Amino acid sequence: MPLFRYIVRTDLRRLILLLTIGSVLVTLGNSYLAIYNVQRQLLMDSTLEANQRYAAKVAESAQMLLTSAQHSVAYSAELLAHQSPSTSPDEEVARLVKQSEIFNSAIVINHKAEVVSVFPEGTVEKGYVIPENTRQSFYERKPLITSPFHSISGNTLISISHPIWGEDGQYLGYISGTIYLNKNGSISRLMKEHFFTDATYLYVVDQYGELLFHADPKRVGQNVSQMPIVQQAMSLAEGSKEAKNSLNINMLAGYAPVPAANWGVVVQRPKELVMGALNSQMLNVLWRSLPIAALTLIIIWVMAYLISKPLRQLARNAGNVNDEDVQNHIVSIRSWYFEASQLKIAVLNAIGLLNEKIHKLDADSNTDPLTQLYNRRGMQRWLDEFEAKGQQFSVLALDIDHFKAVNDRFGHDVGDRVIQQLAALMTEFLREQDLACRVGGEEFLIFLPDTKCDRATNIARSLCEHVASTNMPKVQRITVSIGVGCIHADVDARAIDLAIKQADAALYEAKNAGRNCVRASQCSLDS
Ligand SMILES: Nc1nc2c(ncn2[C@@H]2O[C@H](COP(=O)(O)OP(=O)(O)OP(=O)(O)O)[C@@H](O)[C@H]2O)c(=O)[nH]1
Repeated sequence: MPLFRYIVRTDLRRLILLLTIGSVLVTLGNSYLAIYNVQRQLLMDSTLEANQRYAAKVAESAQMLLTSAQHSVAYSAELLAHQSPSTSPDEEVARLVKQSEIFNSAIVINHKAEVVSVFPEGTVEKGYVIPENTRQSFYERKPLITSPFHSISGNTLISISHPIWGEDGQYLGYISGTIYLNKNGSISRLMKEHFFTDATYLYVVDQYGELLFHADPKRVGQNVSQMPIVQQAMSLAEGSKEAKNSLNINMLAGYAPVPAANWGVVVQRPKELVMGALNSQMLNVLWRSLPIAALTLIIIWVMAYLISKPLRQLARNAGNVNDEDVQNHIVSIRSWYFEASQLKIAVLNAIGLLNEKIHKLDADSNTDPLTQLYNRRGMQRWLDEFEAKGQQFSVLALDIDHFKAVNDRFGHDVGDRVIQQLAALMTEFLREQDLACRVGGEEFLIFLPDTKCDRATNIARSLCEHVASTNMPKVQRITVSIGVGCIHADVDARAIDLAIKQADAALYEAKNAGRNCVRASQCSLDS
């Protein structure tokens, strides 16, 4: 849950980062997967094809070797059949072995299955009757490449034989050349030429699935016909296939036939090795793409920062509308794209309107609606400021004489207009720094900053005369009485209160003195 909340409550920059980095990673991952799959298929196909080609090449070489061996044996059989005086069986078997370098030994068997000649000598005695299990060539009486068998001398070998027919068509026996499979025979030599440096290896099976050649010589002669890939090779077809070997390891195998002997050549490579190469390739791709990926992520981070910055600043400032500098802060925000710029304008407008409203409300709450002079609340703010600044001042308490009579005679509306007119007159008459406040129905307090008592009394007299000489709507003339109070020492709340009370007291005196006159306070804080 905390992680979920963190994601949901995250800011714009994190959201942009999450979104873009997520997209980049998904795209990258997908690309890697696609590349991996394509490469894997390519690598497998090319390995299968390469192994098939190798198998075909080796099979072709074996085919050539066996064909050549069959020709050699057929030629010798021809010579022996014609009983050429210059050709004895002993010489012929020796020639067959020495000349072609294909055979390890050669032997001539007569029609009684007795050894007539053998080379190298001593392998078997002349006159020796070959055992039943090695009489395939003897009985079949046709050119033959035998299956592997064990000779009496303990070798695993194949025999390539050709029958010898007399001129009258009589069967005289056969001549055969043998090739050892488990020793340094011509087949082994041929196969070893195709050894691989890696774990790829080849083997040759005959039509019964018996191993004729294998990288591990001990396995020669083993029957592996149950293996699926061997069964393919035994079918004398050419192709490739993914299959398990005898150790249950997955192999990519290619196979091809040797038609002359019904053999199959199989070349195979462990799949794991191929995939290992692919994995290191993919790792390489990953390493090489890392700098660009890192650069992309940094660019995304910077862009996310730049995109979210103006909005973040706007949001932060929008939460601080009470801050005096908030508008300046918002103006300084670099809104470099359309949406941010529109939002900035909207926020500025909204804050402007809000301030306007607040100012209006503030002014309304401090102003008397009839006269637009300060009311008691507005006056108090100024007095607090005077106190804070230690501002010296004199104060005039002003009251309209016999105002009740005005109301009674002309009505309340006219009374209101008289009050308004008097306020306008006072504002016009007073200096800019002076402060006029309406503190009661027809009572006013006027504050004269930096004005001594004498000067204030003179100003009050002038004002009194000015009012008395001014025409008022309907009423024509009114008079006012004014009391003057002053501050004589330090300005504090008590001194201010006392000055106002002095002015009130002086006003009372003025009223008692017959009105339309000014009285200054006789007492002071010092006295
Ligand atoms: N038209 C109008 N009359 C007001 C207003 N506020 C107070 N008054 C009236 O002002 C009159 C004040 O009368 P008083 O305070 O008795 O004294 P006065 O008649 O002015 O006589 P002195 O002050 O003694 O000269 C009352 O009749 C109030 O009704 C106002 O806002 N408008």
